[in-house]
Amino acid sequence: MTVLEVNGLKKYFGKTKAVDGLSFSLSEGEVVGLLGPNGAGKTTTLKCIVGLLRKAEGTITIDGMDHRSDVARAKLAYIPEVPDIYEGLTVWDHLKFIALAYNLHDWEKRANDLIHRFDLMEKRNELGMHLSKGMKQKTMICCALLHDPDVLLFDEPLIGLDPKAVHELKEVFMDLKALGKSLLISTHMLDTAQNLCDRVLVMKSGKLIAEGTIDDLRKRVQAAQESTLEELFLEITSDENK
Ligand SMILES: Nc1ncnc2c1ncn2[C@@H]1O[C@H](COP(=O)(O)OP(=O)(O)OP(=O)(O)O)[C@@H](O)[C@H]1O
Repeated sequence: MTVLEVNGLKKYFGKTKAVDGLSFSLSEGEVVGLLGPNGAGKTTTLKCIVGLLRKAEGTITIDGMDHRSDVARAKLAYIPEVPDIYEGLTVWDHLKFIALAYNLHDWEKRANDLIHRFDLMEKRNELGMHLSKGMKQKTMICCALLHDPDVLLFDEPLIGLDPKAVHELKEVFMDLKALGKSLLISTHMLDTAQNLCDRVLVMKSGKLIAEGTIDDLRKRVQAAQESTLEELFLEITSDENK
């Protein structure tokens, strides 16, 4: 079942066509990698979906509802590349803030479980300004998971995390998938994407230039069966291959 549908999305910054007529969909329980060279339009796409940027054209629906509706927003979570932490709030305060914002009840156990899972128990009462980048990132992820969203948008989630946290996050991705959640993960880490994602979307200059499973991409560029996602990506995004 389709949970996220993006149709003809356009977003311009002055003359820059950051996203230029993008269409794709995401099904329940699917993990999809959003790939593309620097400036391809990945972050802009994620920000348009979550409503942080106003789109110029196109439609975006969550479970058939406009993405800006309250019901749709409650089903969405966005984890930005740069942790958007409040310096004067503790880790626990951040979770409390989210619980208030989403009007959650009996959230404390879930919050504690998340903090425990991401090794933040010791830092539970530490102020945002005293957290390392990885701890800030992990706090943001706990906040994003607290309201139990169905569609999760991750922007470069594995950058700045230590190997244990990366391992933990990959397990969380798999747990979320098993629970039927849909994940759209923007990443430059192609080996991880190859292992983690059911399917990838490849963007370049605001457009979708390839889409499918790794086997689909191999067929598309007539590559060898053992070719890696990195090799396919380089081939697909090379200027000669327009
Ligand atoms: N706020 C902004 N104002 C003006 N131009 C912007 C703004 N945000 C993004 N852009 C431009 O839009 C295009 C797409 O940027 P975007 O950040 O979406 O790319 P990206 O694929 O996420 O890149 P990266 O892999 O480097 O993070 C780029 O040309 C960028 O310079």
